[in-house]
Amino acid sequence: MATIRRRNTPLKDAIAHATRAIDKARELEVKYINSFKGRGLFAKVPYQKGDFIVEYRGELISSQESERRRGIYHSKCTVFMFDFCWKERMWCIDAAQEDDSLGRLVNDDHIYPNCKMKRVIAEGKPHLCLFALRDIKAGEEITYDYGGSDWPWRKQAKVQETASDTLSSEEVPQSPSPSKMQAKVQNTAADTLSSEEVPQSPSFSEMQAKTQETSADTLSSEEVPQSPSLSEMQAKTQETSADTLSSEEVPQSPSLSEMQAKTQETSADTLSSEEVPQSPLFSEMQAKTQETSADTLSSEEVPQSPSLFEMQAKTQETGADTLSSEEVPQSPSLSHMQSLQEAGVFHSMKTIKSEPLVNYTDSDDESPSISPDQLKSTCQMTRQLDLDEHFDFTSDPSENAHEDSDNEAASESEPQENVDEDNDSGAACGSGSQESVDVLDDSINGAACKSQECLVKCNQTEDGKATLTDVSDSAPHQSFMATTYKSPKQIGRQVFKRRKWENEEVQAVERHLMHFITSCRVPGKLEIDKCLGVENVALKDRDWLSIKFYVKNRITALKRKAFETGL
Ligand SMILES: C[S@@+](CC[C@H](N)C(=O)[O-])C[C@H]1O[C@@H](n2cnc3c(N)ncnc32)[C@H](O)[C@@H]1O
Repeated sequence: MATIRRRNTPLKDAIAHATRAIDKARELEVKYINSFKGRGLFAKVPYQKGDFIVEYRGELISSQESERRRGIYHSKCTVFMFDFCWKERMWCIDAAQEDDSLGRLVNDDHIYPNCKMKRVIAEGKPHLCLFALRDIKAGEEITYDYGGSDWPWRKQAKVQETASDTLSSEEVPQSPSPSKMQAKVQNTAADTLSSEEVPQSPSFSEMQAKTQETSADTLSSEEVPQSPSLSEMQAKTQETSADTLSSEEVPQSPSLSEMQAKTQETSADTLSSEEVPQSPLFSEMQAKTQETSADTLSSEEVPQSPSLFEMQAKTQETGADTLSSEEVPQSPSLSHMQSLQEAGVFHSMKTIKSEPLVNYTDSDDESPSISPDQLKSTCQMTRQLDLDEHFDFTSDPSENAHEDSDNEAASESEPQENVDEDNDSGAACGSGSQESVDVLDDSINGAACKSQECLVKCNQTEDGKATLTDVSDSAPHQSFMATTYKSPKQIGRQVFKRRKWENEEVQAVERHLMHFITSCRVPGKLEIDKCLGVENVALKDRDWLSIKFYVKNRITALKRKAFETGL
């Protein structure tokens, strides 16, 4: 394939696209992969390592607003929320709204991702952009590591693999599931070949691409269903198969069952644009949200109308922290150093990494230097992205680069922006390399808290009140709790063993108390009781003190992180 000199540095390219809110529509295409993964984004042209691929575009909102929306969104929407740190505060790109943008359709690959998310500052605002971690061939699926460790599809892929290894021939589906194939391919590659020897996991996406090419039903970005229903349906399918919802709980919309039937019929798992259901499941989603949260939110708090638009509009009306361009801190004048220190990124589940932040600048003579960034995600399944960089962005752009088809404007505008590849930022922000998920990662990503022992002493004070002393200083990332909190009279002095926080508990706490964490404030009993009242199902095994200490621990971890990174 002929190569054309790249006109811009990847950074300028990213900035040009981000500021104009455009994608490389001629270089990328959306394809429906299968009912498990839904859609995915595929390269139509080869990319070089370091190239800017696509922006994860959405609505920039504050962490408070993000938290609020998580409280009302269906979990299938919260997966589109990408929390990140910038200027020592948490922000979120909310891409729940189905639109034409391509970045929101990029799937997770935590084993062999070919891209990495970075924060790019353009015209004073942060953007999340994907850059190639390695050369990418035409036909490959674009992927990145969402971070975190317990995304349901990862488990499901494993389960499927295990199950199909152990099931009888009657039980084993005759054609292995894509996830299984993928897992197998990846395992084999990892076991037998070095990273130099094997292109990083293109095999499955190539297989997929091949299948899709031959079956002709590739969807162009224009053809992609405009509603979020597909991923929703897909998620629902997964939920259903995971037996988490009864048939009463999840109304099986005709489109879903049709799609399921269609999926089963279509062994190649490829659907034409007509075949891909266009159905709007937002109403269903919303219905589900309302069902599940009806006992937790008042009618004022939960929009009664079915659309996400309306939910969002409601959000904006109520105040809260959707940012207009004026509202977003304008920081173009910040010095490079400041930007460096202020960088940091998240996607919706928190994980933080501890590498120093390094910015790079957008100038021809200064190739962007990469530094550790951090991406994190909060929420149910929030992405914990790792915005830092270990790959070389500095490859000579003048050599062997393909043409960026949409770049014309890019070279003209040369904003002063930085690409923050960052990590840094502050305490709270950042993630680090995948390999070195640090304490903060665990703490922020409550769901990721492992099972280290961590004790909380419960002491009785003179006035009869109980106080808890965190003796887990060495592991501030560990959440801990008294399994059963007893009154001081009952216990006198007692030591409770920490119990691992379950995902749903973490999510419940975050839904109500995330702003305390991000602002490093420990909530009082009143606030915690409110949370407990609303989340009485998810938090049925927790008491207010355990929640208080959980929050406190998260704060400690953030502070520690800040200290460690010197920010
Ligand atoms: C940001 S969306 C990506 C686009 C999505 N596939 C779609 O069709 O809308 C994230 C959702 O994609 C699906 N997904 C992402 N990565 C996946 C993977 N590696 N395997 C299976 N499903 C995946 C999950 O359902 C997840 O909730």
